[in-house]
Amino acid sequence: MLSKIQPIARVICQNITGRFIHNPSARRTMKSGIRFSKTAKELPKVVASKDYSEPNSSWSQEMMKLYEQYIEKTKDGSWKKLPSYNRFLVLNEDGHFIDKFPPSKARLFTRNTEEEGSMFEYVVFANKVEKKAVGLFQSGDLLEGPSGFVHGGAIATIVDAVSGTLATYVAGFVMTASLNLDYKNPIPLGSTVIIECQLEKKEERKSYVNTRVISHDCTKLHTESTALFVSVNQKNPYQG
Ligand SMILES: CCCCCCCC/C=C\CCCCCCCC(=O)SCCNC(=O)CCNC(=O)[C@H](O)C(C)(C)COP(=O)(O)OP(=O)(O)OC[C@H]1O[C@@H](n2cnc3c(N)ncnc32)[C@H](O)[C@@H]1OP(=O)(O)O
Repeated sequence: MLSKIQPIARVICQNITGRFIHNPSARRTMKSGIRFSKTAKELPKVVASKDYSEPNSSWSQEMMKLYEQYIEKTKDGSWKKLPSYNRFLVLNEDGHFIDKFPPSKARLFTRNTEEEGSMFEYVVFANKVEKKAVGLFQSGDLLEGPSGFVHGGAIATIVDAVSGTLATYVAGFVMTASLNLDYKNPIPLGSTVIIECQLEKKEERKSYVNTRVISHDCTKLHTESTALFVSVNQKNPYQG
C-alpha cells in the first residue's frame, strides 16, 4: 500500500514546494496536501502547503511594486521572504511534522478565505541580522470599520501577525503576551501599507517588538505598536 502512495506523495510535494522529498515511511496525507509522519526520519523540516503570500491578481500596483522591491533585497541573502500558510504547522523534537492539528475546518484567522483580495493580503520579509521584518499589507473590503477605512481590530490583527512572525523568526514559537496600539491616522480601505517591525530586545523568553504602519509611499504614519511575545516550548518553524 505504501509503495503505491509514495510516488504520488513525491509529485504532490514537488509540485507544491519545488523541492524533492524523500519520504518512504510517511503514513498519510492531510486534506491540505501536507504530508505528515510521526516516525519518518527522512522527512524534510519544512513541507509547504499553499503559500498565501505569493502575489495574486487582486494585488494593486503599489503592492506589486513594493513586493518586487523586497524580492530584490532577498537576492543577496540579507532579506528572506517568509511563506505563509492557512494553519500553523508543528514540529516534533526531531524537527519532523506532527499532526497536532488534524484535518479540520480550522483556519489561521488572517488566511481564512480563498477569495483573493477580500480580507488580508500580505507578505512578510525578514532580516535576521538586523532583527527586522517588513509586512506589505493590502486591506480587502471585508475589513471595513468606519466607512471607507480599515477596522481597528483588523489593524491589530495584521500588526500582531507581522510582529509575531518576526518574534517567531528570531525566537521560535511564541504567544502574544501583550499588544499595545496607537492609531494615528486611519487606513483607507483597499490601500497598501508597509508594516515595519523591529525587535527591540530579547530577554530570555521575552521578545519585545516595536512596529510602525506607514502608507505605501512612506508619507503617512498610520499606527504604532509595542508588543511582547513570550516563547513557548516548540521548535522554530523557520529553521527547516
Ligand atoms: C511550513 C513552514 C512552517 C511555517 C509555520 C508558520 C509559523 C507562523 C509564524 C508566525 C506567525 C505568527 C503570527 C502570530 C500572531 C498571532 C499570535 C496570537 O494570536 S497568540 C494568541 C493570543 N495570546 C494568548 O492567548 C496568550 C495567552 N497567555 C499565555 O498563554 C501566557 O500568559 C503566556 C504564554 C504569554 C506566558 O505564560 P507563561 O506561564 O508561559 O509565562 P509567565 O511566567 O507568565 O511569563 C513569562 C514572562 O513574561 C512576562 N509576561 C507575561 N505576560 C506579560 C504581560 N502581559 N505583560 C508583561 N510581561 C508579561 C512575565 O512577567 C514573565 O517575565 P519574567 O520571566 O518573570 O521576567
